[in-house]
Amino acid sequence: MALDVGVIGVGMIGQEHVRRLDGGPGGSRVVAVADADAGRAATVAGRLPAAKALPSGEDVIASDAVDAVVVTSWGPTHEPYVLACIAAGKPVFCEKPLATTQQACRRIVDAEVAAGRRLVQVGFNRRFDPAHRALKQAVDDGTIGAPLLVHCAHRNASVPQHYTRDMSIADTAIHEMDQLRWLFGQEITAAQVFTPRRSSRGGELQDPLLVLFEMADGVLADVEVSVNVHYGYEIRCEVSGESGTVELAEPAPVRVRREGTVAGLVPADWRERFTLSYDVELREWVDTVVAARPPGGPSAWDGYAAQVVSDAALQSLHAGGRVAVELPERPGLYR
Ligand SMILES: NC(=O)c1ccc[n+]([C@@H]2O[C@H](COP(=O)([O-])OP(=O)(O)OC[C@H]3O[C@@H](n4cnc5c(N)ncnc54)[C@H](O)[C@@H]3O)[C@@H](O)[C@H]2O)c1
Ligand SMILES: O[C@H]1[C@H](O)[C@@H](O)[C@H](O)[C@@H](O)[C@H]1O
Repeated sequence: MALDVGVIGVGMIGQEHVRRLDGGPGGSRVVAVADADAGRAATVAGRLPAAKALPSGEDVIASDAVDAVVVTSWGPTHEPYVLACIAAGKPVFCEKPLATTQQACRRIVDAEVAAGRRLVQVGFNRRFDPAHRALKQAVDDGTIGAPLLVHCAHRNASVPQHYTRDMSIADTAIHEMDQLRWLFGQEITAAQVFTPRRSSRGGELQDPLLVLFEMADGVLADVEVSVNVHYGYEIRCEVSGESGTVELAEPAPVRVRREGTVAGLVPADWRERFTLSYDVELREWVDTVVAARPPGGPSAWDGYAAQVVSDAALQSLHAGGRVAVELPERPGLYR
């Protein structure tokens, strides 16, 4: 059975996902798109054999032609679209962040719990990246003994004009918040943001910044967030354990030794670094929707839990100090 998908927000990642979903291996096609920029929606629809550009995201969700929805508009616009999908009983894949405050994420969780079934998957794509999966496997199978410390770096070559100071936490470091919860199967219990000397390339941004996370079992994780490094896109993670360490390897497929130098390519951006993860993420999502199973990827609860941590880190960025994180009890739907 083909899955007919509607896509709301067809900017950078929206167009990436459209390319994968239209005629994808799982038997999906894109039948409707919408964007606040109507011209962009028309251009994207015009390139697809079965898609129409509709006036609004609400029209996409309400369309009888649409079986499932992908939300790839800006973070602050996610909540109403995801709530409307739940109300319409349509599966929805929502890019991270699920919403930009914990209250908004909680409203989504509550709506899904009231609906009594899982309809939402959140785009925390690292869970589908082969290197991150291998890292988790090594932690889970005890290769390095009990984990003690984690060192991460999240570096963007540059960020768009609309990127704000808070987005270093709420749009960028939120990946690590989900990654740490997933990697260790436990919650983050506190966050503290440190603000080093600012890069002259970062304008008004606090760039770089360092976040220290405390995990429930005492593991400490430090995360560097730099969003104007210019040399490329780089994601690092090393877990240090009682009997060894495990880290993500260099993503370059080859290394060249020549004239006294060693060189390998650094990915330009997230599209290049995480292309395989998006392939797997969307293929598995389509498969579960077609099979009418609950989504197997990050849930609305995961989106909410990461957002609670993000809010704590933002509080630390604004006011300084260590901020404790407390999650309410996880509803039965997500256990
Ligand atoms: N998982 C990842 O690795 C990853 C990578 C990139 C972006 N993202 C996330 O995807 C989302 C989009 O990011 P992007 O980089 O593609 O941004 P973008 O600015 O390139 O695209 C966003 C699009 O949404 C449209 N839009 C804005 N408000 C809208 C609304 N109310 N209704 C319909 N369309 C609207 C904009 O016109 C634009 O075309 C963000 O939440 C971002 O955090 C995730
Ligand atoms: O939306 C993007 C995306 O999530 C990337 O994976 C991340 O590296 C960027 O910092 C963020 O702005």
